[in-house]
Amino acid sequence: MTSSTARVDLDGNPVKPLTICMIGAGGFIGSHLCEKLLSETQHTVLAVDVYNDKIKHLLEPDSLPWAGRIQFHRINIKNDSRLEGLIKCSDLTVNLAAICTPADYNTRPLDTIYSNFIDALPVVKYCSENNKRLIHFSTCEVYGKTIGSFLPQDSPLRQDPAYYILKEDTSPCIFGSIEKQRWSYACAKQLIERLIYAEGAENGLEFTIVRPFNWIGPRMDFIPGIDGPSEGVPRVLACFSNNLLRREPLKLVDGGQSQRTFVYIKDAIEAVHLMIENPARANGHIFNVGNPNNEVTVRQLAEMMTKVYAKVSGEDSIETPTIDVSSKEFYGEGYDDSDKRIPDMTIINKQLGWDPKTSLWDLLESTLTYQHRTYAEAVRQSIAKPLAN
Ligand SMILES: NC(=O)c1ccc[n+]([C@@H]2O[C@H](COP(=O)([O-])OP(=O)(O)OC[C@H]3O[C@@H](n4cnc5c(N)ncnc54)[C@H](O)[C@@H]3O)[C@@H](O)[C@H]2O)c1
Ligand SMILES: O=C(O)[C@H]1O[C@H](OP(=O)(O)OP(=O)(O)OC[C@H]2O[C@@H](n3ccc(=O)[nH]c3=O)[C@H](O)[C@@H]2O)[C@H](O)[C@@H](O)[C@@H]1O
Repeated sequence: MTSSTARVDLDGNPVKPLTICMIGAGGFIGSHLCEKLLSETQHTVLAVDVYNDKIKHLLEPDSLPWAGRIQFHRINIKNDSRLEGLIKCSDLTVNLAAICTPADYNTRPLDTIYSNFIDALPVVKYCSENNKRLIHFSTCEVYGKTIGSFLPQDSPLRQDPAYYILKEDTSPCIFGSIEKQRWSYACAKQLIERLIYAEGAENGLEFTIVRPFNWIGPRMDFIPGIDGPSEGVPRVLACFSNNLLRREPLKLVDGGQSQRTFVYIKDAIEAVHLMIENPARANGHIFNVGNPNNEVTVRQLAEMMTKVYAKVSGEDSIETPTIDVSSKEFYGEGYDDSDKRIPDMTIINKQLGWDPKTSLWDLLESTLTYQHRTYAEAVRQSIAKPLAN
């Protein structure tokens, strides 16, 4: 549905239609952001990516109501001179492009650092030189480990929020040693944040930095052997979905004790939409975007996903639903983990009045319904194939 009424920002001013250069538009977050902008606004999207499978439904057929408002540009931003032209003719650039799966951080650290720092440099430069606004996607991983994780196990201070809540303007960034290559991603993201901040301070770049906290939902990553490599290791939602679809135990890395807060992609996209349409409130800020109410250990996530999947698929769960696996076996040498991630919401609340709405159970129910509908038959066929041969 395309809105016909004039849009206004949070201060009651009309929102003029924008041209948005969205880099990484073909990924998980990009596909949801494109959907939102095309169906609910009059903005135009110049979608840049090397893939477009996740936005094909928005590009074809030509008769779609927003057909004139999206163009796909198959560009690798590492080496394509067309990028500057696209940024120049846009009002705003949203940069989502990155390698962002933990299995890559310690096994492909060079690609990870190049992707998250070096490849983002021209984007920042072109925005700064051409006086264009930039919304750059960083990560909650820049916080690294909590201060509380360094206290003795039995210290009462571990219960004090001052030792674990992550605040944009006061929390330090605490990474492991250099041989813990897990932190290559977080460190590269931190340095590009600092560079963007410096461009703002020294050259007046108008920027917003987004720190997503485990956004999950349909179209996240891939199911190994179905729409991604058989040996690939996606992020936890897709790993656990794959195990459930194949009726295998869910693998708990180092006992599944790490804690995460998960936010529904559709809630999180509302926050990005507010940033896009409220530059006066969003410029110069770094925003945590997460759901502090949806905290679980990875073990609890596995248990909840097992229950929800049984409900939506109508299949009983298997006898041994989880198994423990060491991080070295699962990810290889150099893996390390964030212990706990609860976002402080003060800044985004004050600037944009945004709050997440969807509970973990509800977001898993809609996401696993999608996973079951999209993949169950393909997985069944792929399992049956070797037997038929
Ligand atoms: N999903 C989350 O919860 C989450 C959390 C923290 C940070 N982030 C950040 O948000 C951004 C998007 O994440 P996502 O989950 O949508 O990941 P994704 O992997 O689904 O999307 C990234 C997209 O960027 C594209 N891309 C990568 N390198 C490119 C290049 N050189 N040229 C052109 N396109 C390129 C990829 O093809 C992919 O489609 C990333 O910067 C990531 O670090 C995401
Ligand atoms: O989503 C985010 O906010 C950020 O965090 C993610 O990092 P992480 O949460 O560690 O990645 P996941 O793959 O989703 O893993 C979550 C936890 O589950 C565990 N895990 C993962 C997969 C699995 O099969 N089993 C398992 O126990 C991991 O060890 C980790 O403790 C990724 O780095 C990025 O996408 C992003 O920057």
